[in-house]
Order: sequence, then structure tokens, then C-alpha cells
Amino acid sequence: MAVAIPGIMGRMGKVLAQAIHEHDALTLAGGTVRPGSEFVGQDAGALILGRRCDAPIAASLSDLSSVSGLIDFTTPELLQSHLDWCVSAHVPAVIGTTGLNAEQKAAIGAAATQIAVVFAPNMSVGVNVMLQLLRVAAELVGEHSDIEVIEAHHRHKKDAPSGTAVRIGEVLADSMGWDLDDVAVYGREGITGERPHRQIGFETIRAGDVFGDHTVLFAADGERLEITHKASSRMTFATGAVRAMAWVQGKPPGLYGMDDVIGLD
Ligand SMILES: NC(=O)C1=CN([C@@H]2O[C@H](COP(=O)(O)OP(=O)(O)OC[C@H]3O[C@@H](n4cnc5c(N)ncnc54)[C@H](OP(=O)(O)O)[C@@H]3O)[C@@H](O)[C@H]2O)C=CC1
Ligand SMILES: O=C(O)C1=N[C@H](C(=O)O)C[C@H](O)C1
Repeated sequence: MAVAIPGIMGRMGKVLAQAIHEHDALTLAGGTVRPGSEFVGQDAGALILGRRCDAPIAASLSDLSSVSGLIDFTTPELLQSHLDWCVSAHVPAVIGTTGLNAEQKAAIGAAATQIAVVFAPNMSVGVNVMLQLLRVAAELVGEHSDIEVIEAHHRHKKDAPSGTAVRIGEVLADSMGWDLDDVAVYGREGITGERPHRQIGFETIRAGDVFGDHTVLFAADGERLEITHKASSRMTFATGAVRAMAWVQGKPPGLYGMDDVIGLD
């Protein structure tokens, strides 16, 4: 199965190319870069893997051939064009891009009526296990705790809070029977007044080369429960993404998550 990587020279694009190269069932069909890029026409294998592998870098997905799937870790602005291309080519997509608005998330759902799509803001196994732990913790101690989400990422990250933090908030709010839009507070400053119980605070750190740290604080009177995930390599996300790509092959049209790929309830 040959996989296309749009934005292949990006931080995740390069690691995805490596992970595909190392996967037994996947091969690299090639990737895209901005039109006019110095990398157009070069071989992705030679640039990223240190060996040619007949994986051209093009300015458009339509310039690639024999593509059987696409993994998208680029930008929200590119999402629709990538979804449209996958639908027209009748190939599945693995979408990891974050910072999506409601319209862009709906576009993924629309595409999933025609092709199989795996969409997850964090494709590491650890974060998806963390989400299961958070459901249990919220149900057991949420009523007696103030709940806060703290995330940290590298200085280059363009969206905030992280897509993982937003997903964590959705899981927490759902477990508490709350509407996230009603209870989320993104940063605090000034005279905020006392904190109500029905609130989920989000704090964002952007610094250094942090790959992705997420902590949920359940702060009660007399004790705190903290559940934390720390990524120490982008390969953890890429490994999850290529696992999803191999899993989604042959699946009927639909919207799937990492729970489906990993086999979590
Ligand atoms: N789901 C998950 O597990 C994970 C998700 N992510 C998400 O993946 C996304 C990418 O992250 P990251 O790799 O760090 O970001 P990068 O900026 O390094 O990669 C994005 C790539 O897309 C390219 N690009 C942007 N605009 C265009 C365009 N118009 N045409 C062609 N190429 C374009 C960029 O090229 P250029 O350099 O020229 O701008 C760049 O190579 C983010 O949304 C991030 O949150 C990241 C890690 C894990
Ligand atoms: O931009 C990143 O690097 C990451 N982004 C994702 C997010 O927004 O949650 C996933 C991971 O934390 C790395």
C-alpha cells in the first residue's frame, strides 16, 4: 500500500516518511511541498531516508501516482483540498492536523460518508489510554475536584490550546455531564473572582522543543490527582498514524478514531 504525505518536509512529514519506510505493509508513494519549493522533483527517500526510494516530491497530490492512502499532518487551511483529493481518488485518509474549527471538523465527517477516515488529534497510544483513565477519574472524583488541563509544546506550534487538550476537555466535560462550551476557561488574568466547580481551565505553554506534554489536575480539598502524558519523540505520533493507515485499509466509509485502531472500548 503506497501512502502519500502532504507537507512531507514538515516536522511530522519527515517522521511519517520514516515510519512508513519502516512499516512492513506500507510504502512511500511520495509527498507534497509548497509550489515553487526547492524540493519539488526531488526524491523523498534521498532527502529524508538517505536512500532513493522512487518517492517523488511534488507540488500537487495529482502529480503522484499509485497512491492507496494519505496521511495528513499539515494545516487546517489544506484540509479540504486533501479530503477532496482522497474522495476523488477513492482512498482512505488518516487526519492528524489540529487547530480545526467546527466547519473543518464537519468536512471530515462529510468526507467519511464516502471514504474511510481515521481522525485523531493525538495518535500516540499513551494519550488514547490517558483518555480512558480520565473518564474513570472524572466519574470517581470529578464531583469533588476542580479540573484543570495544562499542556506544553514546542515554540513552533501555531495553534492553542493543543488539539489533544481540546479532546481531553471534551472527554472530561462529557464524563461530568457538562457542555464544554459552557465550562471551558482558556487562560486567566485580572480579578477573576472565585473559581466555580463547573469549570475546566486550560493553560498553554509554548517553549523550547517540547514534543507534547498534557496534564489533567483533579484538585480536591486536601489532595490532588494528576494524570500526565509526555511525548519524548514525534515518532510516537507517526507510529500511531501508520498503524491507523494499515488498519483502515479495506474498511467501509466512515469516521474512525484511535480507539478503533488500538482496540480500546
Ligand atoms: N495527531 C497527532 O498525533 C499529531 C498532530 N500534529 C499536528 O500536525 C500538524 C503539523 O504539525 P508539524 O509537522 O509540527 O507542522 P509543520 O509546520 O512542521 O508541518 C506542516 C507542513 O505543511 C506544509 N504546508 C503548509 N502550508 C502548505 C501549503 N499551502 N502547501 C503545501 N505545504 C504546506 C509546511 O510547509 P512550510 O514549511 O513550507 O510551511 C510544512 O512542511 C499540526 O496541526 C499539529 O498539531 C502534530 C503531531 C502529532
Ligand atoms: O503540534 C504538535 O507538535 C502536536 N500537536 C498535537 C496537538 O495539537 O495535540 C499532538 C501532539 O501533542 C503534538
